[in-house]
Amino acid sequence: MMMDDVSSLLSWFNANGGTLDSAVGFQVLPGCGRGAVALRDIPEGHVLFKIPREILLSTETCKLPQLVGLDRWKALKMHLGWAGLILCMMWETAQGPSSKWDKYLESLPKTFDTPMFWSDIELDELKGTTVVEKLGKADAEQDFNQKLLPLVHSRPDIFPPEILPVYYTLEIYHIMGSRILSRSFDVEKDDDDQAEAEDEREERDLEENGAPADTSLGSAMDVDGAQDEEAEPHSEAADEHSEQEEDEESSSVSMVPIADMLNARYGSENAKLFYEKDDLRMVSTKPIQAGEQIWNTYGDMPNAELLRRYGHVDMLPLPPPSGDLGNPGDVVEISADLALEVLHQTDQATTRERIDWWLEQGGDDGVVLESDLEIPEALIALIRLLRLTPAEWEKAVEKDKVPKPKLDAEIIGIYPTSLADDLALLAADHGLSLNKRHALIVRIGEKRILQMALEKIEAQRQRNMGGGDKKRKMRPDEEVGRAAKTRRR
Ligand SMILES: C[S@@+](CC[C@H](N)C(=O)[O-])C[C@H]1O[C@@H](n2cnc3c(N)ncnc32)[C@H](O)[C@@H]1O
Repeated sequence: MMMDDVSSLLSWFNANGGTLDSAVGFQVLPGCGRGAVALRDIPEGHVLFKIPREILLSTETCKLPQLVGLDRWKALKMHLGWAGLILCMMWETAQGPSSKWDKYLESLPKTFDTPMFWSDIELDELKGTTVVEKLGKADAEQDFNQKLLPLVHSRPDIFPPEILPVYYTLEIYHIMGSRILSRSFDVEKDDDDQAEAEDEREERDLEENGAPADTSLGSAMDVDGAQDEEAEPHSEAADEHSEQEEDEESSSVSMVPIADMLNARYGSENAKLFYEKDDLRMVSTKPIQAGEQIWNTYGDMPNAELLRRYGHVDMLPLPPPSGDLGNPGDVVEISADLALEVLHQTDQATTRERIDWWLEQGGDDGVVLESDLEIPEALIALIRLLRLTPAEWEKAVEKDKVPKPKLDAEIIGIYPTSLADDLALLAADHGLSLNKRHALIVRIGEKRILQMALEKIEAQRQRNMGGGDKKRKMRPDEEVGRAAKTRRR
């Protein structure tokens, strides 16, 4: 069934001017769904396939916005965020075989393993991570009700009322949103100014890197923008409110047939999408041996982000000394609010004042711990700020000076289970459901980083103590740090 989809998709692709190199094949790959493989050895810099710009599906190529009228489209803010593209995809689907993208849309997944579709009980398994708060389900629902439905109901000539329950439901809105989240690209517009800017940039890139610029900057298949992406994650509706609105207008979130058939794994990228004036090209960025999978990159994201956007997690051998399996790109996000909770701040007004001051000074409302275990300066500064006595606080504001860093054991308590419990559960694997297993792997990755960070700090503290005043009495907060290793929740 799945591969039937691919053969009719490929016939459609060829019929619409796409070209696929004979070295590239598509297969169902264990645990990855469909993916591309090298049928023979492929050298670096080889064009694997070319996609004409006309078959990209976006609000630029779909006729719907013009049909509705661009003024009305914009008045309803359909040009911002993903609501416009979602409606285009719904409308094209409703056109059936008369849509240019009929075969493409038919080939796209209708079910997802992403937490957007999990039950509340399953979502509980992600407690402690930031996955659930980033889902944006309520925002998406609001867009559906406030942007899409008013438009659809006001134009029965374009959206016949009798087919609304078939093609224009909230459930389908979420499915289209998930297709965009896991498969779209940000493709720059092909107008003259843009083309000029592209030419200039291409020249620069050629000079600097010996290669043209890649186009996979954004939505699902992100490369260079990975860091920015993390800071401003895409969700079905979050884009609506993001500061990227202007960027989203100058580039166009597009569904790119065939390019979206490539899977990705941490550090495995061997192909990338590049743009030319008339087409997009998937090009090998490394030699690929016959039989090897052709991997794009999604930006080497942490498992929490992979799960939220794509519904899978990466499990690779971690660098020494760990040696366990996990995702080397994992991070732990610690919000300022969480710091408040775990630091047992009782005087909320004082705390709020300090956080506001922190934000005024240009501080972020959260920090990210990475697997290199470097404790971020921002975390150190923030925690110290929150722990100051009123007198120290006054002094700090006056002198702009903060005390020593301390990441204490309480933070790991945000997860309902211990790392040891989770590792045992995963090892036993007594019929774990896919979602539960994925949640477990996300939690383990984050807790492993926290645990190792705590151990590192503890070791540092021991060293500091060993150096001088060995008999110095520990402060209460240091006692908590010591308890970290045995703490179980
Ligand atoms: C851009 S599509 C790639 C093509 C997709 N496998 C298909 O069958 O159409 C992204 C989706 O592929 C799957 N995927 C990609 N990389 C994966 C990996 N390393 N492990 C498991 N699934 C993966 C996930 O379901 C993800 O949402």
